[in-house]
Amino acid sequence: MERQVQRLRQAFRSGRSRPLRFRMQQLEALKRMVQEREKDILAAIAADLSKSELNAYSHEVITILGEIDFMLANLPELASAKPAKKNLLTMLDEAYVQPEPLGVVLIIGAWNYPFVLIMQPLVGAIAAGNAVIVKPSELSENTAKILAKLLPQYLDQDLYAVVNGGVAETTELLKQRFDHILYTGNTAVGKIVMEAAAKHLTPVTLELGGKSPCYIDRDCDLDIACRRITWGKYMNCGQTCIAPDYVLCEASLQDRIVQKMKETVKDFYGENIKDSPDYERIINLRHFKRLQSLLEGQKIAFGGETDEVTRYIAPTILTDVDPNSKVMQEEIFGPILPIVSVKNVDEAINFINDREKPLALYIFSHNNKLIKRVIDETSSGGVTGNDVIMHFTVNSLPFGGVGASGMGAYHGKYSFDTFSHQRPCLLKGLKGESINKLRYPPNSQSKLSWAKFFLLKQFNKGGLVMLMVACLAVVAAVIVKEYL
Ligand SMILES: NC(=O)C1=CN([C@@H]2O[C@H](COP(=O)(O)OP(=O)(O)OC[C@H]3O[C@@H](n4cnc5c(N)ncnc54)[C@H](O)[C@@H]3O)[C@@H](O)[C@H]2O)C=CC1
Ligand SMILES: CCCCCCCCCC(=O)O
Repeated sequence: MERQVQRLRQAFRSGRSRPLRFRMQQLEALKRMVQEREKDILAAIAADLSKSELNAYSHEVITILGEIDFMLANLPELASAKPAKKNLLTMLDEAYVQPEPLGVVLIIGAWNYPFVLIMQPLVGAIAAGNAVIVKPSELSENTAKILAKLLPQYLDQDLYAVVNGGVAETTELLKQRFDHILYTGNTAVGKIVMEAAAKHLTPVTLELGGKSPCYIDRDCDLDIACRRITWGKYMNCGQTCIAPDYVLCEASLQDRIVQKMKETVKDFYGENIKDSPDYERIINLRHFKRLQSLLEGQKIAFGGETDEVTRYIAPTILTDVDPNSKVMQEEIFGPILPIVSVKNVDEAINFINDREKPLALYIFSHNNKLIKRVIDETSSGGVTGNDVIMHFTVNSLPFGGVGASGMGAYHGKYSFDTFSHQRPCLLKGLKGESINKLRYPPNSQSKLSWAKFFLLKQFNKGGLVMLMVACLAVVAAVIVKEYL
């Protein structure tokens, strides 16, 4: 492992990954890979998650093609130096922020969207000019294998590498020194990653999980709300980091919600859900058993059927759920939707604030003021009002968690920034030494007063014009003194 990281570091230090043309070529190669090897990629995702190839395309491939196109279109602007505002002392100098690559970065992905969770950060890391090691999840082994096979065929092999393996390999990898680590997965492992990173003072982006609440207001179109929630909850069999984890609503809405979701499930997946190509399975037996145990002692208003052999769990709704029960203590990450009743929106806000900050928050209401109020009085990684999941798809929005649901963000411009150092540059000339005397010893009260004036004084427009005139006079005086 050590030698592999060394090899990448050497390639990075050669400067090859920095020119914009090179980065664009690599991104174009990545796009070609996705287009030319689409069938293999879809087959791998489909095999890992018992997913139809159509769904594999719309859940994962579309996002990546969109992300690559975004970077190709915007990279010159993103990578360009941005002029910075100057103060009076630096008025004649050049001040700008130059994004620069960090070095060798590590991307660790999770199994639930195994292609997107590796490829989307990879696009950002390449765009920012880094060398990259990706470590796909061992639980989605087919996607891990196809990534290990295809990426070296399309990308520069000295700069970009795939490491496959489980806990042992990842532990070994984490001993190495990286310049940034982006990890997606559960919170417990997030802490392990952060601890390992701390040994090298490596900054981390942690894309974690949590229980994302969904508040349904009384003043709402329940048909539409239930259709959208049903889609987002049961997509990928509930194994989506930003799936609505549970519903909060007034008790009187519960039965109607159950009824409407039941009808929607039938519309989406037919009479026999097991035969639907749009309904996935649980990733492995451990998760299947964990989910089964969450049903114990609960009032199952809909669904609840399970089949261990195929790891099938039906779309399930639990009603009158006790907030202290097990299903409300951990992220569900499966097709089980508890409904917890609250008296009103105030109680819903308190309920959310009493718990860890979630990765996503959903609010359904006709009343925009109420939606804004819930946003203002709570905290979460992201929010979608009157829908679920969709903020993930807007790459002009940063995607990430807050508090226990993670730190840092990516997607689009935010990926580029995550994998860049914003380097402040101030370029001065070697003239103007008389003004610089202000900061050289010996210090004096009058020098301090001038320094305060130059650095702290704020001007309104009229004052600014006066000041410009004064400064021009000073500059003229300096020129006269130094050159004439
Ligand atoms: N915020 C986000 O964007 C996303 C968050 N998630 C969250 O991820 C969780 C599900 O993923 P997991 O089951 O954690 O996926 P996982 O089991 O695939 O683990 C994630 C990665 O961590 C590595 N890993 C596992 N144990 C490790 C250890 N002891 N030391 C070092 N590395 C280790 C794995 O090899 C894998 O690459 C959920 O909580 C979900 O909400 C999932 C997808 C997106
Ligand atoms: C159009 C729907 C696209 C949905 C993609 C959702 C990915 C969620 C992120 C995650 O769990 O890793």
